[in-house]
Amino acid sequence: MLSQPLLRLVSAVSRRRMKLLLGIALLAYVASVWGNLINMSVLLNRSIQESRELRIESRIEEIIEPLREKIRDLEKSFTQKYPPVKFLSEKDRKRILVTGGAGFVGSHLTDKLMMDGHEVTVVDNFFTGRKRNVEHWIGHENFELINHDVVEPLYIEVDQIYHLASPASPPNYMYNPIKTLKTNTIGTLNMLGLAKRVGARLLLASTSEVYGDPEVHPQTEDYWGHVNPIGPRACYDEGKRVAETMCYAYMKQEGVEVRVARIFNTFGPRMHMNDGRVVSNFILQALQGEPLTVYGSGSQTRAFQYVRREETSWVTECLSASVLDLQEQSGLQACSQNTHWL
Ligand SMILES: O=c1ccn([C@@H]2O[C@H](COP(=O)(O)OP(=O)(O)O[C@H]3OC[C@@H](O)[C@H](O)[C@H]3O)[C@@H](O)[C@H]2O)c(=O)[nH]1
Repeated sequence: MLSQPLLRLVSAVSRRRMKLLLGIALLAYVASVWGNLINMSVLLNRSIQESRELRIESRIEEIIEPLREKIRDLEKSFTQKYPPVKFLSEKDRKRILVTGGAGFVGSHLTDKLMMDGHEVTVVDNFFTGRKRNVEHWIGHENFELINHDVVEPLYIEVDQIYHLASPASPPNYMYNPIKTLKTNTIGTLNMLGLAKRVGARLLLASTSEVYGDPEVHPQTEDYWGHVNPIGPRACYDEGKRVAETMCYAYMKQEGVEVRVARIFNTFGPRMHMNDGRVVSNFILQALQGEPLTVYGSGSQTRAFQYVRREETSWVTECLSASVLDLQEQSGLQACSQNTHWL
């Protein structure tokens, strides 16, 4: 039998323990509720973040999709941007250098060579040439454009050289006669040196001006010309004459394969508006409703060659007319062709 005081002590202790236990249970409950609350808030935060990320991602998708579409369109247009180019086998494909290839005549030749499937390197110092004339080839795997003056040597490997670099219109070549002389003499020497080193065939774009003020009409190739060596046009006339001489000297002495084309007065698309030659002058004056200016008596004659860009063959057409004919008629009479190409 437990005594009364012992019983009171026991019940007092168990009450305290009960309170303690209750306290602990309460604390545990609060802690678990708190933990759950934290967990829930973490989960809530995570899901809010995830849904925000999803919204951002779908927004990004919405923005990017039209851009992707545009890129696809651009890629399509890039693959279609070049004029059609033939496929040539390794054996038939030539590496061709065109000096003055960004000029009026050179750029049409470049078009022809590119469309035929060759690898073309255009060298131009952009004195009268323009990037715009060849920009439709920029980026093409067969095409390269080099800003270079032929008066400086050029070290490349090619199979053929078309040497057209020189101003051709009288106001342009008279603008700096010494530079015109250097281009046609040193420039041609450099190109012939290159042709010799790499074993390339070279075509010189010469001019009807090698005949000077001719006493024979029309001029045949065996006519030697009538040139004033100190006249206003001498820098060009004599420059081209010595360029021809150099070609044949390299052929005889070094075995370089050369061709010379004496091109007559050219006109056509890509000609400079302010070229200064008679056809562009007349067209410009006609478009502005101004009278056409005929120098001298107007009885002088010229053989005109139209250089065109279209079709598969690069063609020069030869037409003849007096300056007065040009002024008075819209049609030109046909004459004999005077050029020989590679
Ligand atoms: O506005 C003009 C321009 C020119 N002319 C005359 O028209 C004739 C042709 O003159 P251009 O200025 O067109 O040029 P040219 O024929 O003298 O030489 C040109 O053509 C031959 C090419 O080989 C040369 O590279 C180029 O210089 C000249 O008799 C000239 O006096 C005019 O009557 N009016």
